[in-house]
Amino acid sequence: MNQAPAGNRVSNSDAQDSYVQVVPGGPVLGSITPPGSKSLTNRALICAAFAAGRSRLTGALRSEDTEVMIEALQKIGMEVRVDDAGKTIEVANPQEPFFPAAKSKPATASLFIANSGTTVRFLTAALSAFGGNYRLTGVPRMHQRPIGDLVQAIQPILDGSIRAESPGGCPPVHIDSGGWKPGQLHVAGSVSSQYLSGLMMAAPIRPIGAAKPTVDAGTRIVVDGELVSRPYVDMTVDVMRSFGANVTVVSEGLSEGETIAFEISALPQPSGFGYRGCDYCIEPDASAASYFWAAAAISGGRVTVNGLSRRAIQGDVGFVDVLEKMGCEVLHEADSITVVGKPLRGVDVDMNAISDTVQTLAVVALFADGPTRVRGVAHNRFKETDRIGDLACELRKLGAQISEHDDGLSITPPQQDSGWQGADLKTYHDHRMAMSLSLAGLKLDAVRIEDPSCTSKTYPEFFADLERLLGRPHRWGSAKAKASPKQGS
Ligand SMILES: O=C(O)C1=C[C@@H](OP(=O)(O)O)[C@@H](O)[C@H](O)C1
Ligand SMILES: C=C(OP(=O)(O)O)C(=O)O
Repeated sequence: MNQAPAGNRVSNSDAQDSYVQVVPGGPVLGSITPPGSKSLTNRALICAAFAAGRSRLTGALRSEDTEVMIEALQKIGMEVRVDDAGKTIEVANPQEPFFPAAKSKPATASLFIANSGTTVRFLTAALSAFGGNYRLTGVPRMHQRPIGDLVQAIQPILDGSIRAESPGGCPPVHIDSGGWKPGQLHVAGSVSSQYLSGLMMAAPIRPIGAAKPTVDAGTRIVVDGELVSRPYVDMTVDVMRSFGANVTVVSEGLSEGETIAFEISALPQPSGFGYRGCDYCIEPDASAASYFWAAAAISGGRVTVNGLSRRAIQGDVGFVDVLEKMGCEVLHEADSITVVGKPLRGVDVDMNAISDTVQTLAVVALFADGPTRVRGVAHNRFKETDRIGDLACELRKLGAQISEHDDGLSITPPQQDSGWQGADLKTYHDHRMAMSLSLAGLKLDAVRIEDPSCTSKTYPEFFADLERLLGRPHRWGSAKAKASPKQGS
């Protein structure tokens, strides 16, 4: 069996000299447990690192996005130990002495966060509250991903300075902080919910040298205007509460233009810390699960994803509701969700809350009867790549008719089998581009995915796991010649 390219770190070079091709076959039948959730792993790492006492995170994700978080926390002096199997992470804040001479000499660190949005946004907020001198840098695309709204939210309550160095308010981020001053924060949420999540998780952090967190008395964080990706904020509340913080959601009595607010205070802790270490069990990644549910939908198969249910903390389990609308049967069990593929119809769907599954849905929509319209995801243009424009560009290469809109796209499959085309599809260093587009190969010949190793951002073993589920090997290679286009089984 061919192996998926290994390695944790994706380079941001333009060298795309390898491809993978999923080979068409019959219905996909089987079950799978995806790796741990990226979003939960990186939240738990933040809360655990700034907690009193030790934490044990089980079922954690090991991939580039969590690796850069772990490395950054280690670099600022936290104890983060990964066990041999790699799925359990022990975290401790060494407390006494935290940093030698912490009171007089704050931490200084240069932190590389590759292209991990959660890491740069959560750490920017957390380190500004913690205090010290930091510079956070990433790959070139990260220096085009906005963080200005977060920087602006922090500035008024910062004892120090914070600055986004690239045009348009993008990283590198420079922080020179003596911690937060007490006060209310205002943040915009129309570009990314990660700014709000970062501020919320930062609020209970005890500044270096302080006896207690700034929020001991309570901090209010107000969202001005639209808030995208709302389920991720609910996830933040859930994880923070698991680590002992007190969070109240305020949706009434707000001023005009304010959408929602969060009141955060630290629970009484003998140590003066805002978080309490704990054993925390991480769910499998629901965004990763979307590829396997989609495989069932596209192939008319039946795939069970273990470890996720309707009650999951991750909003992306809602992807199965969209598949159900398209005609699939969805079976919800206590600890699994099964999708049974049926004839598919196009849908009109707002995916604001589950935007990481837009690319998956777009590929499913290729095989539906009638057009699909995806709405509400203007913020997808700011992710690993422009996930509207670049997605449209690659889907067109297969023969589908795609209209790009400000807030999403419309996908109209070819009317006849002769309308399909084989193609070499670009992935733009975007793991979700690689994982989703590869699924077109379940039905179409000659769909080759360039630079498949970019899945290591969140799912290094994706193609190996897909191979196991399909029960047949993919084709791997580095040849540039195109195979002849025709529809597969
Ligand atoms: O908070 C999180 O863990 C995430 C929030 C989402 O980002 P946006 O809020 O920018 O949509 C999502 O796309 C990302 O993969 C993870
Ligand atoms: C958008 C994503 O990641 P991030 O913003 O955390 O880099 C993603 O994983 O799809």
